[in-house]
Amino acid sequence: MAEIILENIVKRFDKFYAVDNLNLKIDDGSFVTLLGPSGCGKTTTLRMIAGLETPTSGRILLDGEAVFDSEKGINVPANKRNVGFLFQNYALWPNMTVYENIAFGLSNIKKAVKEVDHEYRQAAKLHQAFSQPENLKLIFQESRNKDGKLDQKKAQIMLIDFYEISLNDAKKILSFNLQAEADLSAKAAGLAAEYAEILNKLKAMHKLSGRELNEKFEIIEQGKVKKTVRKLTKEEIDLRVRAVSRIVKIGMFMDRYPNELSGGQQQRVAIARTLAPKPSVLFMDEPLSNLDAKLRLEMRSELQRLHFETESTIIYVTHDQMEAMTLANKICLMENGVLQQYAEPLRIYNHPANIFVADFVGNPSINLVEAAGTETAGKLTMTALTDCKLCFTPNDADFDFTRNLQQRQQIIADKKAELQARQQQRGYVEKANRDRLFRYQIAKITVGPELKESKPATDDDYVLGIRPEAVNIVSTEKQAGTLEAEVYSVMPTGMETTMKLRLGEYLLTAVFFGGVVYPIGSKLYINFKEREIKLFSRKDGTLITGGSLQILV
Ligand SMILES: Nc1ncnc2c1ncn2[C@@H]1O[C@H](COP(=O)(O)OP(=O)(O)OP(=O)(O)O)[C@@H](O)[C@H]1O
Repeated sequence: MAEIILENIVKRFDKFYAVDNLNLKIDDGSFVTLLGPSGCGKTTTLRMIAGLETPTSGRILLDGEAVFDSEKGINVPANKRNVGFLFQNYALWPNMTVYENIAFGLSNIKKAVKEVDHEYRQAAKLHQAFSQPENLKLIFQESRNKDGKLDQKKAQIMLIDFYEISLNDAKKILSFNLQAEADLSAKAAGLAAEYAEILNKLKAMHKLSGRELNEKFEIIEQGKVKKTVRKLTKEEIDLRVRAVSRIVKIGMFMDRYPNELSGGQQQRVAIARTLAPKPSVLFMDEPLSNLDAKLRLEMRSELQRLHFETESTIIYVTHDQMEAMTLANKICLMENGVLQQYAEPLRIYNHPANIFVADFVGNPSINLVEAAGTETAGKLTMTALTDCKLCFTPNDADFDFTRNLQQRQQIIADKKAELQARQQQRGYVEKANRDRLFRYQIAKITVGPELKESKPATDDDYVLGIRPEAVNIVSTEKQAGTLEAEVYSVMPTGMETTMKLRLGEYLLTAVFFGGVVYPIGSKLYINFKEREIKLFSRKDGTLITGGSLQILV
């Protein structure tokens, strides 16, 4: 587990800024997705944190320690950062079994190992198993083949997974041949008593030498867990392999070779292999992109469980916004090397920082409608969608448009000053890939280039962001406070229906729950869900506030 801090990270390839002055704090144990269109700098960011790419300048801290500092000349290599990788093209070794694939990397690791009393651990696990004869009976029952004989392999795997033990421990349990006993419970009770005695003896020995064991059977000496720098033993490797395999549910495939597994199973082996050395940070670069849609969904949910169970910090690169939304605690959305927003998925969806973010996140995409408006008494009277008169009321009754404009102007001025200061610094290189205002698409029925010369936007020019689910179909009859729309296309998927509605030359997308199919060409009357409309500045593209949109005419 680790906290990661990026300070003013720049990665330049000559004059091209792949990552431009990125500042980010990734909390310990969080799951952060790096999201953005192709070429926005996601992979480069991930590789810099991992130590696979050297930033041009800036500082990276891993758990409070600088692993990269351009000023101090610090650059800790990837293999010293205790990080794990899982890339799109995970290559399993074809000549090794699943078990060997996962265990391979563990045999050469030499680091501080928490000392466990394995004799005690095994005795405790056996004591636990023999104290629960009902569970043993069930496991034996489940492991019998058609002729009623015990399938030793199956029983071993079930014991390993159920009691979280090693293969050796499972073999030991099976060596008592309890399944053949007429009175399994009585025999198990006798064994439980024997192991209770062994445990008492071991405990007494520890006490004599001034030691204790914690609940994980780790040895406590002078109030601290005893650690030794050494390689892992065979038993420890086995326990690790079994533990990670349990998480990704591949315990039953241990003896197979990669070519005997499905794509999803191979993927899970790759995940287990990455997890086995217990990296404090796990980097994943589009790890699910090779899988079919159904499997992707399944693996997504497994990755979420995996994060929950391992509590490691996960940084995950994807250009799939659904993946980013569903997996992450926080999304870092980038464009042209520049951070656009870093926030929780629902915050990004409900409070997009700017038009780019609003447009990038959400499927179907948000409707963007240009509007011109003037303020009276905290409300905006607007004209949009050719000649519709609308009124925008901010959700916050105290919202002050003038103050907001000043704040936005200040932010722009501060950014400009910051850039100018950077430009004054020695060695500054002019950015070739210039940042431009995001050119959003207004959905219209006419296709082809916009012929009308658009005037530069003023402070009275806005863009309304209307999520498809914020479009209400009110009725098929004209009603006050609604807009007339014509059904342009209807796409029912069963659970929900997506419709394109034509309003003059504009098209609005609407999504609603259920499968009512309106005939194409029919007239509908719509309004907009209260409090769900986003108001953006057309001049600088930033979010001004959220509010409600009332239809006046
Ligand atoms: N070695 C290099 N030399 C020059 N430009 C590079 C180099 N490596 C990356 N870039 C450029 O840096 C930008 C960011 O690349 P990066 O791989 O981080 O993008 P990405 O967001 O991960 O994209 P994708 O989703 O397509 O993988 C791209 O425009 C890329 O062309």
